[in-house]
Amino acid sequence: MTTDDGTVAGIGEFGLIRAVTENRRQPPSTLLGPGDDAALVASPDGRVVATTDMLVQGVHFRLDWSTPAQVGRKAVAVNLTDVAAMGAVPTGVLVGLGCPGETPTEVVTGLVDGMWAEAERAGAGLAGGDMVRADQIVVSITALGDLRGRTPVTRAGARRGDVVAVHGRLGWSAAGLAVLGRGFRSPVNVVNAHRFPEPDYTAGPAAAGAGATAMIDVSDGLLADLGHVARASGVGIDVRTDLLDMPRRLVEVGSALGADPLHWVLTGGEDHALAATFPSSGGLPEGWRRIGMVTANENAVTVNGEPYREAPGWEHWR
Ligand SMILES: Nc1ncnc2c1ncn2[C@@H]1O[C@H](COP(=O)(O)OP(=O)(O)O)[C@@H](O)[C@H]1O
Ligand SMILES: Cc1ncc(C[n+]2csc(CCOP(=O)(O)OP(=O)(O)O)c2C)c(N)n1
Ligand SMILES: [Mg+2]
Ligand SMILES: [Mg+2]
Ligand SMILES: [Mg+2]
Repeated sequence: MTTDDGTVAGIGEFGLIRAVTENRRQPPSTLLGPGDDAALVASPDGRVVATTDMLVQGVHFRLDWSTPAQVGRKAVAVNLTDVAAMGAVPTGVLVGLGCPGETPTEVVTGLVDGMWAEAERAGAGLAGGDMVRADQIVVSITALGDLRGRTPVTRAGARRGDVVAVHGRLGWSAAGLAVLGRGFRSPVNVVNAHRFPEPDYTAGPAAAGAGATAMIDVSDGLLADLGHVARASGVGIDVRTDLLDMPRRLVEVGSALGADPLHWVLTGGEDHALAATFPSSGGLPEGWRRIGMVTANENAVTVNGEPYREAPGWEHWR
């Protein structure tokens, strides 16, 4: 729903991205980007996968819900899954940090400890950064990766007949957010899923090696992010709910809160699972589960063959 009233909220997050990216001529060194999970940039030394995502206090995290170290872990994880979603291996992380002067120093050192912990989990490190004064805590991460000579897996390669599959959890972070939003702090495994995802950074490169035709990380919501793949590839995607994992824990939390756990699985962001399409002729790599099919139903994402009636995921300013 676009109501172009001259404001950012009027055109929305994706209208705004279009407004700032269309009709820009990229130099030859921009091999890929913008428009995918990460860019691919050439240099005489080789190619670098590069991506950036910000976390803003009050929008992406609250320090009464998460520790600084948990926020730091999440900030790096959300970026490294964009690297993995191209089929690349993380190589380095740069950290931009803004905060008010009265911020306790240990909040900042806690954030950075969490960032280091997550970067190291992926085999990378914090190679640099920047610190500035700001009215609230803002974390801006740039992550770099290496394709090991492979072709990047973009959002644009899905073909009719491909299998749609995911790796990692769906719906848990949204359930945790709902729990925290109601003032609860348990079940702790659900709440922790919101505080920080624990992605397996080898799943993206493994999918690339197995011939994935398109890939994306699920940051905004499964249906919203599959929508990006469908539009970029000019195909349709049908998700089958009987193929989706519906953990007992999410069903329990859903009934306790009077919420629909399937809605969390279909539209909840921030789990940073990977979603990919694979040729139907081959098998799926380890840990990947089939959830649907690529169809000829151009640009449309459907659930059991029907349009989904609610918002497919998170959109800033909406
Ligand atoms: N200010 C910007 N300038 C150029 N490209 C942008 C800007 N903001 C977002 N993009 C690009 O738009 C695409 C979609 O962004 P986003 O939805 O945030 O991706 P992701 O969910 O993978 O982080 C990405 O390719 C990103 O690089
Ligand atoms: C305090 C708080 N309120 C709401 C949310 C929910 N939320 C914030 S951003 C987001 C989606 C992903 O964020 P975005 O900045 O769009 O990441 P990207 O798609 O660029 O990777 C969600 C579900 C949250 N994490 N914390
Ligand atoms: Mg992404
Ligand atoms: Mg982003
Ligand atoms: Mg992202």
